[in-house]
Amino acid sequence: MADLLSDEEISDRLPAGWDREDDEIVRSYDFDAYLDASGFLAAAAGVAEDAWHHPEMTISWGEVEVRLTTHDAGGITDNDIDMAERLNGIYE
Ligand SMILES: C[C@H](O)[C@H](O)[C@H]1CNC2=NC(N)=NC(=O)C2=N1
Repeated sequence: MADLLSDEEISDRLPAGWDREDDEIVRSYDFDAYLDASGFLAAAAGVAEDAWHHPEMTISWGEVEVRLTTHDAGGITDNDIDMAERLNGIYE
């Protein structure tokens, strides 16, 4: 199981656009159309399933909010940072 990251490690390693909120990291991805947002959501779900690390995702008009934490560890781990970087990679 992945180890919890320290506060310093988290702040040093937060990927672009992501913020820390307690035991989660969070980012909102913006889109011009609802179906663009839903397409990102579907792609993100596939990335999550491949990695076996599943974010909480909320879709609304023109936006997908993604929240990541490692439930098994009770906080933020490398798995969350890695997933955030992967999601940034599919956001064009
Ligand atoms: C058994 C355990 O729930 C699984 O190994 C995976 C599934 N996806 C997961 N996703 C997230 N965000 N945290 C986890 O701890 C986690 N665990």
